Amino acid sequence: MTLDAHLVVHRGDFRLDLELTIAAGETVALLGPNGAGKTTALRALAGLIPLTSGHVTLEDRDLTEVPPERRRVGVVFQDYLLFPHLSARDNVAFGPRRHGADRRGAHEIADRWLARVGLTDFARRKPRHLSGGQAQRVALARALAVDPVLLLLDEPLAALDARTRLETRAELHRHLSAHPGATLLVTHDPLDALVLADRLVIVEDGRVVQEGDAATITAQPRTDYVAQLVGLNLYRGRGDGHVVHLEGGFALTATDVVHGAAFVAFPPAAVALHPARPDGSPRNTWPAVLTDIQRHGDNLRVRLDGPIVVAADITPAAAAHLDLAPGRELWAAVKASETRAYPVSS
Ligand SMILES: Nc1ncnc2c1ncn2[C@@H]1O[C@H](COP(=O)(O)OP(=O)(O)OP(=O)(O)O)[C@@H](O)[C@H]1O
Repeated sequence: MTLDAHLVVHRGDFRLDLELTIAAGETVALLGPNGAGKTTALRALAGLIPLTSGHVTLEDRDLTEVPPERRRVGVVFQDYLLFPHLSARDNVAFGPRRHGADRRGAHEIADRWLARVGLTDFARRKPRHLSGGQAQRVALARALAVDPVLLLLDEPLAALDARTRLETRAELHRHLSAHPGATLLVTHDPLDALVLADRLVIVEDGRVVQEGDAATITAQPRTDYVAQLVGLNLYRGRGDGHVVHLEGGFALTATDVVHGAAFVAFPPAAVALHPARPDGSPRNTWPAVLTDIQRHGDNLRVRLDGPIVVAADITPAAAAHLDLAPGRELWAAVKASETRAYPVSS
């Protein structure tokens, strides 16, 4: 493994305890809600905050006591942190200079990287004369110019407007695919993670709650945060064949068979709403009260209270037919064939 780390950091009441490995050429996305500890983990890997305990090993070398400037780590910070008084070229040349290149050599490296990110014509500009997308590319070039064994990206697209973000994401994907070292991408945005990363590590409250490839995580979320991220309703209970019994006595039927501690999940689009109890009821039918309506793409997403709290997606036409308003009493139904059940222990 290129990176093998166990990061234990205590900051006030917050405790980070995270084991992380990344192979050469692999991009791992660290995903999690606000305050989960993503930036703390990234800064600990960069050597910018000390470990309370644990280790950081990069290519079999223990870096725990190595200062940031002597680690072969490139960092792109959320707000890029370019030196305002230096040109784009000198910003990129800064790293190679610090790693021992002479002025000319460092400028050659900088020019090569600026060409790779398509900014040759902007080499002399100061950061304040660059657009957000251009500044992002200079920051990436600066991080890559030291041939980092580990590249760290902290929300690298967060500061960009939607359109620039789309273009820059595609471009970043190209650079990450070509990067021979390990990459850690810290992000809130599931799309960034899905497009850019080979593997996702999801942290909540300083701990890993789930990790794996996007397909597995999307199919089988294990926490409410992950379920929301991938847009599924998720419940926990005990499986007894096709039926999963939830706390509080409600039960959901799935086509999967599961025994013992289990999750049940279904997408909001699988929920059908009826003004009265449907005839010939499918197995999973329950009375519900509407609590909230939001626009969701071309449809409406409604929230319902009842024996389980669910999100349901319905078309505007169906909404008009149902005369939806908060407080409205309805019946909800989900087919067993659209309900997935899987064991809690993977
Ligand atoms: N300098 C600090 N001193 C004490 N606690 C801190 C400090 N900086 C951050 N924390 C705490 O550490 C925890 C993790 O913060 P961190 O910034 O790593 O989370 P994050 O996952 O990156 O969040 P976000 O997505 O909001 O950036 C938070 O509870 C935060 O309050």
